[in-house]
Amino acid sequence: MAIAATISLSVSPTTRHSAAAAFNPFRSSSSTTVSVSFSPALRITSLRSSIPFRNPSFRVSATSMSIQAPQQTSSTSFLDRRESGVLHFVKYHGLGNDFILVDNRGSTEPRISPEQAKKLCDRNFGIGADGVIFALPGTNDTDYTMRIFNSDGSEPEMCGNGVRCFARFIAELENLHGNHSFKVHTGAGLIVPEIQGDGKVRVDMGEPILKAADVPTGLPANKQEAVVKSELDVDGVTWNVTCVSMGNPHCVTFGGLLVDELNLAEIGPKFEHHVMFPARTNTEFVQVCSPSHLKMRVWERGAGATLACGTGACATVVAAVLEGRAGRKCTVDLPGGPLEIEWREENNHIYMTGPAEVVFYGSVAL
Ligand SMILES: N[C@H](CCC[C@H](N)C(=O)O)C(=O)O
Repeated sequence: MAIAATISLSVSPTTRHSAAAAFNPFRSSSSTTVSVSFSPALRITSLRSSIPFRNPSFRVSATSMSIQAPQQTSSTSFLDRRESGVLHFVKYHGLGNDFILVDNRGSTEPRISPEQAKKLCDRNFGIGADGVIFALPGTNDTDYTMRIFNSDGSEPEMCGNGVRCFARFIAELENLHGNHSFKVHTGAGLIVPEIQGDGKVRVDMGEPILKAADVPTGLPANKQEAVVKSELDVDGVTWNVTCVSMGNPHCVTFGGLLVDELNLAEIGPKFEHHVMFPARTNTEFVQVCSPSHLKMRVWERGAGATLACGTGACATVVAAVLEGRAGRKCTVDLPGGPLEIEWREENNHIYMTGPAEVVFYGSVAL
């Protein structure tokens, strides 16, 4: 697979906007030629020069970058192109939970398969990401449909950090500025992200699902229909867990942890593949700092240890309230940064607010 030059812009904050604007192919009505000076071993003269990835040890180390303003060379913008066998994408991240975003508005089926997504997500032999997200046409009176493939190729129902990136991606595609909200059809039902004036995205994540069979979990309900602070034996160790679905399954445990000391790679898969979770599960390990401040690390179903999990942060606040450990409005600190979560009593909806940022624009031969 040959990947065209994809360049991560590490520009200083003062030049970030001008660099992004100058560099952003959406806005330029033409392809963008970027002259980038790298270490002597390599010089890329065009965004579109392909670099054979025969040698996976290939590395691009930018020593300095000068970005020229886009030159008028054609009438189509970067993502309008539809060369067969080439995928144009935008890499986004939400607190370091990163995704390849694909403009799929032209068809109702994803343009790439789960197997291709798995290869593209590989951080050594592909672009590198926690998942691939598709912007598809809306259905049932929604503006758009969002689908996502995890980095292992599995398809989850929903992604919280991903839907914030999705909203920013749509705004770029449609060249929208300022506040905008979208009705998005997902595997978790209707989700409504709203881009705010400061660029952050506030998302109505809908209602949590607590009925054990709908999470789904085989653990017996012990608080009305929900599983709250229930014992789970994991490899001979007993954990107390609360199970919540945000469209995708979550197993939340507080167990008096110092989360930074956990060996996620060792314990995470044992929860993910536990027999009590027939659809596997995401697992959140949580430390209570105060009734409005939680610290969480996550092992994600189909993606492993990620720097942040939006649905997981929502599930964590619901579990904290059900266990009497926190209030309905919390800051959830994740390794990648904080999310603001509110579980509103009046409508039972959960609201998540956080950032979503472009990392780079790229093209890949499929
Ligand atoms: N791996 C998750 C989907 C992505 C969730 C996470 N990245 C988020 O921000 O909500 C699952 O299989 O349910």
